[in-house]
Amino acid sequence: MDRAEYDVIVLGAGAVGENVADRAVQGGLSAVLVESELVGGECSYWACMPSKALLRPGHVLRAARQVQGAAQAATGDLDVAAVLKRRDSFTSDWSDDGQVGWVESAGIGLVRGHGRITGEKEVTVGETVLTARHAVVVATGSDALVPDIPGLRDARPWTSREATSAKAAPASLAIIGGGVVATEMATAYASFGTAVTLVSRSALLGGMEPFAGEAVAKALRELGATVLLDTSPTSVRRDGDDVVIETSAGTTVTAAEVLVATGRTPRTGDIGLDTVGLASGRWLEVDDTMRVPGVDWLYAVGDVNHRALLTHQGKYQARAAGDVIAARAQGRPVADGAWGTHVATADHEAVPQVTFTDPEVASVGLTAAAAEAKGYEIRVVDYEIGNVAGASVHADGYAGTARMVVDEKRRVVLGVTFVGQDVSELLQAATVAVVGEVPIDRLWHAVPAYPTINEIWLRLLETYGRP
Ligand SMILES: Cc1cc2nc3c(=O)[nH]c(=O)nc-3n(C[C@H](O)[C@H](O)[C@H](O)COP(=O)(O)OP(=O)(O)OC[C@H]3O[C@@H](n4cnc5c(N)ncnc54)[C@H](O)[C@@H]3O)c2cc1C
Ligand SMILES: NC(=O)c1ccc[n+]([C@@H]2O[C@H](COP(=O)([O-])OP(=O)(O)OC[C@H]3O[C@@H](n4cnc5c(N)ncnc54)[C@H](O)[C@@H]3O)[C@@H](O)[C@H]2O)c1
Repeated sequence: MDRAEYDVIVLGAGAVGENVADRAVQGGLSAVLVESELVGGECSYWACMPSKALLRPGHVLRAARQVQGAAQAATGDLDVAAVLKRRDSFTSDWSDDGQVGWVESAGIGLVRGHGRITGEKEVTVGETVLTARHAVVVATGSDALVPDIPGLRDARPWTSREATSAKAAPASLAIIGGGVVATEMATAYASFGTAVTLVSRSALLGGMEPFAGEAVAKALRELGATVLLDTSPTSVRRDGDDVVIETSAGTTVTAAEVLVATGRTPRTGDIGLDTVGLASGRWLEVDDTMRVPGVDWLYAVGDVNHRALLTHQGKYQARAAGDVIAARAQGRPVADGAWGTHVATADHEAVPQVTFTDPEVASVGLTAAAAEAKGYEIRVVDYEIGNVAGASVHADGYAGTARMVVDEKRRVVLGVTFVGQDVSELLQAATVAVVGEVPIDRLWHAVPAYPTINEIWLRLLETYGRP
């Protein structure tokens, strides 16, 4: 057995694990990453980056077609082979050499292999036993969840991994699920000319403002996809080259491939959690400094703690965790009050997210329903983005909706949702307003430039009323 000792051991070198290790090293500690697949994790190779690369060309082509003058020039279809080739450049052809180089340059150690906690502050990777002087951080992420639908597993379904790394677009694709992965991949593949059938047991994009899912369903149908709502698959089987799905509506969907996009499951099944008295296969509960209650040297960061399954939010948690581990190790003060350096307060009510469908859905904070459920006294302000001068110049017949949810007691913004073309770039202003708890009366002094789509802020304020 080889032995090595570090201040911090990070299990999982996804974007989140990399950031914990980096902050710990910048805080004066030594750190090692343990990685069983590719350094960079899901986001780099099978999630954020390849999926956005698959989506972008369709967005650009449709945007051109929505502007008279440019539309006349944008007459062809997507070159799918070129789209896939560009996608491959973002995944570095599934090589992690570049990220390994960064790990080395950041002064972080790397051990390849499957790591398991084997005792107090101890992780074993094959023949190597690593000991942590201060902390072990679990950043092992999540896997696609394949639900217990009869026949589904045997039908060799695609998960998000196959959908984002496909070498060709299938002639037809059935998609089970109505969340973010389902709607983004339906948009991408419908843009490629694949006959997409999306089977969702509820409305699309549950948990977001209802008008978001409605707009995305409408747009997917206009792209040529079949969208079956309130429909559950009851069985799935392979029949020759096809997959056949029977549904609760009594209908049958036949396609060349089936993509399962029904959420995630934590990668905690085989990481030795039982050795510290924790249940395997469950999401890891943490406090706001990302520490696991009851085990003062164990932290869980990113997807695996189930607070917000998003790369940017996991990296935010990682900055807090890496810094707090260093502070605790060195006996420095810990800022763990709300909005302190060492906590991820924004996870609770200020998470930004963009769904890169067409129209895009950009949201931060609480929806109207979530705010009401939490007992806030709210006022909801809606405005059609197409009525903003900047939007009408941006695209002919621009269609989109904005909603601002205001806490009437404090007169601050609790949540904002934008649905429309290119609204993702409007989101950071909304995030600043929510996180900063900027009073509505002060927002009147944040003047949006004319004629940009940002003038939606002025329209929302006018609809709310002058102070
Ligand atoms: C299709 C898709 C698109 C997405 N798009 C976006 C997006 O646009 N924006 C966004 O913010 N989020 C997006 N997400 C979510 C995002 O991918 C995740 O939130 C993010 O990857 C989580 O990072 P992580 O570091 O926690 O986990 P991961 O990226 O999963 O990294 C965990 C790492 O740990 C390793 N590992 C696991 N167990 C062990 C072990 N026992 N020993 C050693 N190593 C181990 C794994 O190999 C992996 O490299 C998307 C997700 C999907 C599925
Ligand atoms: N752009 C982005 O930021 C982005 C993109 C993709 C994924 N993600 C993240 O990845 C995570 C996973 O995405 P996802 O789309 O897989 O999950 P999700 O939670 O967004 O959606 C899951 C969908 O599957 C359905 N479902 C669940 N169990 C089912 C069952 N047994 N039968 C039929 N339908 C079922 C749900 O009703 C829902 O529509 C999300 O939390 C998301 O935040 C983010």
